[in-house]
Amino acid sequence: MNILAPVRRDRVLAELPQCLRKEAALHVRKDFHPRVTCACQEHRTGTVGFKISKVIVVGDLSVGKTCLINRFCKDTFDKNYKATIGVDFEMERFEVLGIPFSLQLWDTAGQERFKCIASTYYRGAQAIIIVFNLNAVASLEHTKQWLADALKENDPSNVLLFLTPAQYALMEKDALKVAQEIKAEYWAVSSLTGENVREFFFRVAALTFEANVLAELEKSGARRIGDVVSIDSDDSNLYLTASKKKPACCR
Ligand SMILES: Nc1nc2c(ncn2[C@@H]2O[C@H](COP(=O)(O)OP(=O)(O)OP(=O)(O)O)[C@@H](O)[C@H]2O)c(=O)[nH]1
Repeated sequence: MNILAPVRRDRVLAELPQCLRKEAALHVRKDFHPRVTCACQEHRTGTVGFKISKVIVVGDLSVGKTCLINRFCKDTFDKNYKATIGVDFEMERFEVLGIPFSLQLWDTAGQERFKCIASTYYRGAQAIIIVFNLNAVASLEHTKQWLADALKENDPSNVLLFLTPAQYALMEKDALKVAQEIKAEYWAVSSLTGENVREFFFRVAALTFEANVLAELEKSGARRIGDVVSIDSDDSNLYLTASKKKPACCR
């Protein structure tokens, strides 16, 4: 029995969504990694289609975390502030290169008194979205602390980072600098108008999917006895690959 809702037609990704700013991007490749494309074509993505990947959204109070998630998942915007108490989450189902892929988007509380509840949900994140408000200088300064707290519960080499001002204003230069320092991909979005919100979450889904498929290939490759395992460097990412005979598209 399939208990998951079917993938909505507007959640289908046939191509890799591009980054917003090349100077602060996780990678700038035009297409998915060739091994990922090849694995999807051959339906060699293992458990990726059945897994649910966790994405946590952190940042100061009232910077717009809930609004960002609600704009993408429900296409709504509420101008009245209601503090998140502890955590909340939304499920989003995608289809990436023909493979189903699910993201669980965790909205966490920014208020100090709820932070200890929220932080117990940080573990197991595959992507971290740090939201700040371009109108509030302190919220940008606090991004590094939010990152440090989130990384205490996660393996830093295994998470994708995104830095997102939820409201347009000044200070973009400073924000880009911080994104580069913490190696996060920068996305300016507006939950009020919806600008870049869909593009942003598609990019999060695509890069998380790509990382999952590569990890799955690495696992199955490493399991095969006799395979020669080598390290490939591709842009800023390292991929562990088994160098056994592969179809041309996988090389
Ligand atoms: N103009 C504008 N206002 C926004 C935007 N995003 C959020 N807001 C406003 O900012 C306030 C806080 O938004 P929330 O999404 O509730 O903030 P939060 O980060 O989830 O807050 P906590 O739950 O306390 O951590 C609300 O009054 C929103 O209407 C935006 O893109 N533009």
